[in-house]
Amino acid sequence: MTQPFASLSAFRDLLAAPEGVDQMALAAAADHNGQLTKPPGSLGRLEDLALWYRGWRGGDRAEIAAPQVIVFAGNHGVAARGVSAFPAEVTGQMVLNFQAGGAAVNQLARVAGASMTVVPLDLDRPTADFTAGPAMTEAELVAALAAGWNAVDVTADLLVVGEMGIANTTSAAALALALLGGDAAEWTGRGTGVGDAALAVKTEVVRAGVALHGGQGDGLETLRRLGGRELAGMAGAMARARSLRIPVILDGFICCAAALCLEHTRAGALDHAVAGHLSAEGGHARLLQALNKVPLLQLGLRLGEASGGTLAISVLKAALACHGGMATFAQAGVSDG
Ligand SMILES: O=C(O)c1ccc[n+]([C@@H]2O[C@H](COP(=O)([O-])O)[C@@H](O)[C@H]2O)c1
Ligand SMILES: Cc1cc2nc[nH]c2cc1C
Repeated sequence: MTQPFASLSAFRDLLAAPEGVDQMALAAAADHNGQLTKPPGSLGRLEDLALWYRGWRGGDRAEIAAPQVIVFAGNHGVAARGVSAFPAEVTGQMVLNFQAGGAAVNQLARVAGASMTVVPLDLDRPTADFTAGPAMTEAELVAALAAGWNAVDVTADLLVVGEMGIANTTSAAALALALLGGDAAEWTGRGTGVGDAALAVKTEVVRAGVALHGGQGDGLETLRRLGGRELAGMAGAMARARSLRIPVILDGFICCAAALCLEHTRAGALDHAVAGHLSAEGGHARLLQALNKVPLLQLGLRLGEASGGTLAISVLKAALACHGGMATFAQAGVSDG
């Protein structure tokens, strides 16, 4: 596999690349949308989604035929602090489950007609406990970002990124607190389902981590200090998708914390992404507000593993099916308003 960037500063330079919405494609899509057999605006957000998708894809590409779901997995040093309801070995065990097709996301990907890629990242080498020092070295962060960058299928026409990592809601809460401020308790939720005593410990771990690492650099430096390999993998994949003009659907709390690190490094780095769903994890709604994203679905999910984002593929497919398949007023002989 090629090494796409050799340092964090080289990755930062890639984030600054000028890819943006294809204004010609967007204008053509808006014009076409205005001619379809429906009262203007009556398909609500489906219309916005179709225009956004066509603008990002460019040209006249208006179909979703090859969505890709990538699940990144990583292990966390802070898991040893008792911040999760499950033991750390579940991360690797779930990777085997994803590979065997037995997880929820496998079923959801099949329903959505999406391919699935599973990327375990150094599971035998958890990140360092961030209350004692940075979670990752620069070389470790760069390797995880590169694994994410390289995992994107260049022929995909839509990407969903998600994760598996015991204790990673602790990491995500710390990232949100460090980058957005507030109190540790506002960002710290129950994750896999911790009780009150473990929630109190978890909140203190988040507070201590941010006391040590907060305000020490941009989103990527904060990701190195408080994040994890699977969060970095998701960030690398999101950045690669942008460079390939592949629109992205975000998943839950951890996925959005990774997105936040990119956005705080480079404003606009997430313009090619929509929020798939609102997770039941406390803090996700505020995180989405900070990213200026309105979720497509709200079904009470708090699973992660790209599940909510994968469900939302069908919404986007439906938006493009209407946009591409509906007759115009002229074609159908329907009187225009
Ligand atoms: O996506 C979410 O919003 C989400 C919310 C709560 C938990 N999770 C999943 O649960 C794991 C992290 O929970 P925890 O309690 O171990 O920090 C990790 O594998 C995530 O995929 C995911
Ligand atoms: C069983 C299990 C499955 C998961 N999928 C994503 N995160 C998870 C966490 C646990 C504990």
